[in-house]
Amino acid sequence: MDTLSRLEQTIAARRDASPNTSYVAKLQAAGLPQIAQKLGEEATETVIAALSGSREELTREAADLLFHLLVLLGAKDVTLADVLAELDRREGVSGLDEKAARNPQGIAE
Ligand SMILES: N=c1c2ncn([C@@H]3O[C@H](COP(=O)(O)OP(=O)(O)OP(=O)(O)O)[C@@H](O)[C@H]3O)c2ncn1[C@@H]1O[C@H](COP(=O)(O)O)[C@@H](O)[C@H]1O
Repeated sequence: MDTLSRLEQTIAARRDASPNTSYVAKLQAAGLPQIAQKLGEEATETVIAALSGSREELTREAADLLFHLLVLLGAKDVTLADVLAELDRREGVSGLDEKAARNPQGIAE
């Protein structure tokens, strides 16, 4: 099993643990808005690391971001397999072509 799949299982197993002994359980107990806010913070920290941090800092922030994304997805009952299936569905479709099909007149969004 790959790392993200193992992490998804670990998060699912920890969700109902005690918030005193589990960070995942602490986030879950805090509720969806708090989980979403944390994900937003981690996204911002990743952007800052990309723009002004070292390669190592970006790697750490990206790991935090992926971890918190999995916590959020789990809290919403969306699985990693769901997300990967969506990416598979998009495979080979250029983002530019997809956008043009959505907006054939090229109207600025
Ligand atoms: N991969 C992670 C992981 N990555 C990051 N984090 C935590 O995410 C938090 C990141 O928040 P910040 O960087 O903002 O640090 P902070 O200021 O301490 O956080 P806050 O107090 O603001 O919430 C830190 O507490 C990190 O330790 C993680 N916590 C847990 N995991 C995985 O989840 C598993 C279960 O963890 P528990 O639920 O704690 O048992 C672990 O075995 C790991 O595999």
